[in-house]
Order: sequence, then C-alpha cells, then structure tokens
Amino acid sequence: MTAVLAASGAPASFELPAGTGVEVEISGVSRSFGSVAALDDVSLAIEPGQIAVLLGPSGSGKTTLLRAVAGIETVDAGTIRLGERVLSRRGSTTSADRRDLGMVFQDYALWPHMTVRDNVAFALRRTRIPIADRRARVDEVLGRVGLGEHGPRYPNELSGGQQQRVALARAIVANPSLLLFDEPLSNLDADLRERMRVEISTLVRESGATAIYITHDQSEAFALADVIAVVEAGRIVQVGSPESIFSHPATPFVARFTGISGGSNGTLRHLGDGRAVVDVSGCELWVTLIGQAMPGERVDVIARATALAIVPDGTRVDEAVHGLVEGTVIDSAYRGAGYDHVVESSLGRLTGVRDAQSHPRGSRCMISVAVAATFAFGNNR
Ligand SMILES: Nc1ncnc2c1ncn2[C@@H]1O[C@H](COP(=O)(O)OP(=O)(O)OP(=O)(O)O)[C@@H](O)[C@H]1O
Repeated sequence: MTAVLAASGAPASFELPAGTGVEVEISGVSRSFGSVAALDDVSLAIEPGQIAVLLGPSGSGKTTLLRAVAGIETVDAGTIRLGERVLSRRGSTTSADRRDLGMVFQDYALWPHMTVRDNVAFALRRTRIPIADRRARVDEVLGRVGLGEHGPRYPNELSGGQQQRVALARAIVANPSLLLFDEPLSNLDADLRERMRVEISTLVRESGATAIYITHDQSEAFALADVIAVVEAGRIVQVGSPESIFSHPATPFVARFTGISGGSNGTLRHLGDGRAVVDVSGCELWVTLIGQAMPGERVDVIARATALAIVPDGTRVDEAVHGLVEGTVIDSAYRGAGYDHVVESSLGRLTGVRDAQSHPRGSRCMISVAVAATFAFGNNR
C-alpha cells in the first residue's frame, strides 16, 4: 500500500504491507483493586480493522481495560479473545509480547539510552524479519512518520511530537494485528494534537490493524472512531457509531460527556413518535425522548450546542422541528466564523449558542432549539 507522509519534512512515498486486523471479543470482564471495581462485567466486540475508542472520565477504567487487552493486567472474571485465541481468563494471562500487538503510551515510553532507530528496531527483535532487512524496514517506517533523518538521534534530542512519532513507528514497524493507544495526544499542544490525530488515523487505517484508543476528549473520540464505547465507573454504558451516540445518547451521563450546551428539569406533557412535548419553566418544547416516560413525569432535558441558534424576534418555526426559548445574554465570544454566546434561559444556562453577529451582554434574545439534538431522559435513565 502506498502512503504519503503528512508529517514535518518533505513528502515522500513508502510501501507498507498491510497487516490483517484481528477480531477482539471482551466478554464479562471484571477487575478489582481492593474494594475498587475498576472493571465491572465489561463486554465489547470489535471487528477486524475497526478503530474502537474507549471514551470516559478519569478513573472510569479505560486504562485497566486497555492493559487487560494488552496482557499487562490480569482479569478476575470473564475472557478476552483476540482472533481465535482466548488470551485472558481468570488465572491465565498470555503475556503482552505474545499477543501480536503494538502500543503507544501517553508518555511515549521510549528507551532514553537508545537511538531513535534502535528504539524502533527493538519491536522487531521477536519477528521473523531477517536481521539484514530490519534496518531498511525501520528506516522505511521512520520515513513514513516524517522522521527519516532522525534515526541516529536520541529521544531527548526530539520534541514531544517527534517522540510520539517514534513511539508510533515502533508500534507499527512489526505490522501487528492490534494497535493499542493510551491517550497518546494528551501531552501535545492543541495544534499538534490535531495533526497527530490525523496521522494516527491515516497510519492505522493503512496498516489494516484493529485499534483500541482511549481518551477522555470527546472531539478526539468522534473524529477517530468507527465505534465508541462510553465508559462510566467501570462499566460500558453505550456502544455505537459516533453518529448514533451523538444523536441518541443512552443516558444523561453519555450526553453530558459527549458535549452539551446546557439543560434543565421539565415535566413531560405529550408523547409522539420517539418525541415528546416537555414543559420547562413554563415553556413548551418538542424534544427527542430517550427511554420511557409517561405524561406528568419529571424528565432531564439536555440540549447539544448544535441544537441552538439565536434567531430574530418574531421568527416563525415549525414546532415539530424547532422550538423557541427566550433568554438573556451573559457573554459573547468571537469564534472567527461567528460568535458563541452564553445565555440564561428557561432551558437553564446555555453555552455555545451561535450567531453570525454578537449580542451585547444583558440583551434579550430568542433561541431556536432543534428537536433532533435536544433530549428528554426519563427517570429510569
Ligand atoms: N494498580 C492499581 N491499584 C489500585 N487501584 C487501581 C490500580 N489501577 C487502577 N486502579 C483504580 O481503578 C480505577 C480505574 O482506573 P483506570 O486507570 O483504569 O481509569 P482511567 O479511566 O484510565 O483513568 P485515567 O483517564 O485517569 O487514566 C481507579 O479508581 C483507579 O484508582
């Protein structure tokens, strides 16, 4: 497969043989540390070649799950199968170096006393690639990540982004069937993070490997994933495509963790087809209903920022598509393509409310609220 590098340095082409991604099946996995249940009956199936992102807050169990898949952590219950082989079960763990995987860590984890070339070559020590061919393979992959000239250097002579590229080269050099990423971008600044995210996505997809990637950054998760698993307190609470999680978050936690503008409590008035009318502080709105609720019940109402826009007074809307709420502008911030406002409204304090023009602090405004991106959750959610 021919690929063109997008990293720093001159563009070049390289031939990388595509590996074959492995199917990953995690079934009923639990792992406790003392009284802390880091993983509680976790199941997840990942198809060959997919990028699965584990998205969750700090302490939710993402790293423990990734380490269990890598064979660095044992499991108390359940199984982890990679392809045909069950590699983890209670009392039995196949070690990481016999799992045909590459790993990229947040802190790069490079050997400081080895050159860049030797760090990458280290991953080939157990492969069948003839020793005489290894140097060429290492240089090819270093070129692929934009570090063709950096082989003789030591890690402390490289920037953070370059060190992470070395780690990436080391992870892919042996063409593993599974790649694991433990928050690989969190030590990089915002601009570099976005570029490296694109490079990782391109490299992983070209390699053909299956990948599991953990992050607590929802925009990174949405940009990278074929499938997202949202992790909360040791459990996977929703699995789906980025689109399905965005449009149908299973719980208020998932909605909040995947980006909201604001929300409030309301009372459900009428039920429609997957939709409902809610009364929020005296204002009636059509919303998307998640789960079950009956008229008269209290519901959590949450709006994504994409649901909201400031509209001129007197705007007429189709209530089945958009509702209207009134609010007072608290703040206005210039965002290049327009302005984001913070507005106090009957739907609570809303952030990221867009308009092409700025509205002064303290002014009244009308906000249109898209039904498709505003959710009501019944009490059972
Ligand atoms: N070796 C350990 N000994 C004791 N407790 C642990 C150990 N490893 C993890 N834990 C606990 O298990 C829970 C899950 O931790 P884990 O590191 O998997 O979460 P995480 O979602 O990866 O968090 P972060 O994003 O902060 O890395 C936490 O409560 C953590 O304190």
